[in-house]
Amino acid sequence: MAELHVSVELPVLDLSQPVNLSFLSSLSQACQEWGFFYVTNHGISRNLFSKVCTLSKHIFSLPADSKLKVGPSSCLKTYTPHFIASPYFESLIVSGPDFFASAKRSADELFSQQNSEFSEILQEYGNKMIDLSKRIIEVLVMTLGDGCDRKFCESEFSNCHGYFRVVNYSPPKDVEEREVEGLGMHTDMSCITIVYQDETGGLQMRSKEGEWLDIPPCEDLLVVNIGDLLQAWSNGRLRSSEHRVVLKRLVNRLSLAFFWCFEDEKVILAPDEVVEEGNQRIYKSFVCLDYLKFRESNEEGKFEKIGYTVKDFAGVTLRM
Ligand SMILES: O=C(O)CCC(=O)C(=O)O
Ligand SMILES: [Fe+2]
Repeated sequence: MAELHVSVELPVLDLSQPVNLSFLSSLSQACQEWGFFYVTNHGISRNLFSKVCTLSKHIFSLPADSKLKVGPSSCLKTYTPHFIASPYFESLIVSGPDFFASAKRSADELFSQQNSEFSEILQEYGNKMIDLSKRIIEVLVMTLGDGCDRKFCESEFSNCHGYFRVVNYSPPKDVEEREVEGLGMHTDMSCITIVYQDETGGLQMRSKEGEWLDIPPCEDLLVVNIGDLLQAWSNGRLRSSEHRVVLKRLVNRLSLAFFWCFEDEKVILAPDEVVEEGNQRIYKSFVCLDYLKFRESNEEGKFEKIGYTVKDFAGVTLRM
C-alpha cells in the first residue's frame, strides 16, 4: 500500500474544563468534516488500560482451539477469529450493562481455573466507558443547538447501551510490503465509538475526498468517532466517516473499541430542532434493529463492511 499519509489536527475535548462556545464551534466543524476528535481527562487511568491490555494479551495468546470455545460456532460467539474481518485481526466482545457477567461467561469457557480479576477489570473499564459516553453525547448534542442537550439527552439517549471489542492485530511475518490492512474500510454502527489504541498507531480516517489521514495515538487521549446512528439522528450534521487500520511491518497492535448505541427498538428520526432551518430531513425514520440487521445481512462474513450504510438504508433522495 504505497499511499501518502498526512495527519490533521483534531480538537481535544477536555472533560476537566467547562465547554465554551469557541470549543463547541471547532468541535462541531470537526464532526461535520471528519467525524473524529480526541478526548482527554476522561477518567480512565493509565493503570486501568495497562491491566486491560495485559489480561487481553493473555487471552489472545491462548491456543486457537481454546479461543474457539467462544468463537462463531459456540453459544457465546464473543470471539472473532482471524480471517473474518481480516487475516490479521482477532477480537473478543464484552457486552454491557453487566460487563462482569459477560466477561465471566467468556472467561469460564476460556480458562480452566476461575479468573475473577479478568471480569472485574473489564467491568470497571465498561462502566467507566458508559459514564464517558454519556458525557461525550451531552457535548455533541450541545453542538447541534442551544438547549438541545437539556432537551434531548434524557429523552433520546437514556436507553443507550454499550459493548466493547478488544482487538488484537498480528501482522504477517513473511510479507515484504511495509504496511498491510488490519481492518478494512468501514463505518461504525454506533452512536459514538471510543477507541483506545496502543502506541503503535495505524488508525486512519477517510476524508470526503477519499484521502487517508492518520489518527496518531497520543498518551492520555482517547479517540472518539461518530457512528451511523448518530449521523442519521443528527440529520447528517455529525459525520460517520469511513476508517480503517493499517499495520506496520511486524508490529503487533492492541486496541479497545467501545460502541455506544441506541436501543434496538428505538425509532431513529432527527428531531425538528436538529434539522436546521431551511433544510430537509435526509433520513427516513427507521427502527435501529432493522438497520443493524440490514448491515449484517449484507456483510460478507457478517462483519462491518462499507457499501451498505445508513445512507443506503434510510437516505432520502432530495429533489433539487
Ligand atoms: O482498532 C482500532 O483502532 C479501531 C477499530 C475499529 O474501527 C472498530 O472496531 O470498529
Ligand atoms: Fe470502527
